[in-house]
Amino acid sequence: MSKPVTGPFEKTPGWLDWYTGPSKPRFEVPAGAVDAHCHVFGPGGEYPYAPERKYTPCDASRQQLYALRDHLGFARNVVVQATCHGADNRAMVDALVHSGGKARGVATVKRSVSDAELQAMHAAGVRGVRFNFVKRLVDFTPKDELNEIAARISKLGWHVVIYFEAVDLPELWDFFTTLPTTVVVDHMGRPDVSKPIDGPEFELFLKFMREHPNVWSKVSCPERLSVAGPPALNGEQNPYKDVIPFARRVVETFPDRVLWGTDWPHPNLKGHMPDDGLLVDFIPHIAVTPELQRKLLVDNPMRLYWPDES
Ligand SMILES: O=C(O)c1cc(C(=O)O)oc(=O)c1
Repeated sequence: MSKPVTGPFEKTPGWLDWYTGPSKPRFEVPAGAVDAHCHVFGPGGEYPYAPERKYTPCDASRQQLYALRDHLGFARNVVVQATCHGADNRAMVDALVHSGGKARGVATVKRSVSDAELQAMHAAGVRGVRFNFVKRLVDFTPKDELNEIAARISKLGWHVVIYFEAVDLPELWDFFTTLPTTVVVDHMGRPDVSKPIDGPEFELFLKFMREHPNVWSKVSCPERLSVAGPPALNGEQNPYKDVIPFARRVVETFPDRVLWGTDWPHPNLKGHMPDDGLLVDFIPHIAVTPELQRKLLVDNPMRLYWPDES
């Protein structure tokens, strides 16, 4: 893969660039596997970062994303709008239209988006919108605006992706549980893995999924959630051990409603930048049978993003 570069923008101090030269995974993903959560950043010279952004990344282009896809053995991607681009979806849409049908997208929109713009995004491969409740990433969007957007995109058959921290689930519960679409949770709702897996916080998340069959979860980002490590670097085959029981519980309880993604290029990591090949090697620790792996990596994402082909 080519090296990360920065365009006309100055990166946030301490920014960690994505890892160049990822290892070849030892775990061979099943044929047709989908990386169902990844991003593109810019390039900033072509697709400027949004004025309201909370961080400025290094560039991460569609070419670099698709080179990683091929290297890791994946067949397709779901490109999720990154908050550094706000509601300007051009970089993400550009990635979709240059994917040869191998990428779908999740956009961020405002209530001012027109029906024609939604239709154009649909034609490009967008199948969802992202609602973000992580305070360090976005400013608050009023719930009535989000409800209006959800009602509009539901008519296109799209879903809503939600990103929030575990401690905020109680206060967001009523809003989430009345959304009219399939709802996909980013990164397992960010559990605090230093708390007990059978404690009230993670139990509430499991209840959220149990009581609402329209709720799905990405079992991604062990590198963000892990407190104990060790990091996925230098050939480490047993990284992020503290995340495994949480992700395994979700995969085994809801095998037909889980997705997995690299989260490349891993915005806002602080301690280390993982080797993406080793992140792929993490998968068999959380989906321990070939059947669970096939559901997680192929059947579920295909059903959600390419229903005509699944
Ligand atoms: O935790 C994060 O910082 C993060 C940020 C973004 C984004 O900026 O869109 O996306 C993610 O999936 C995770």
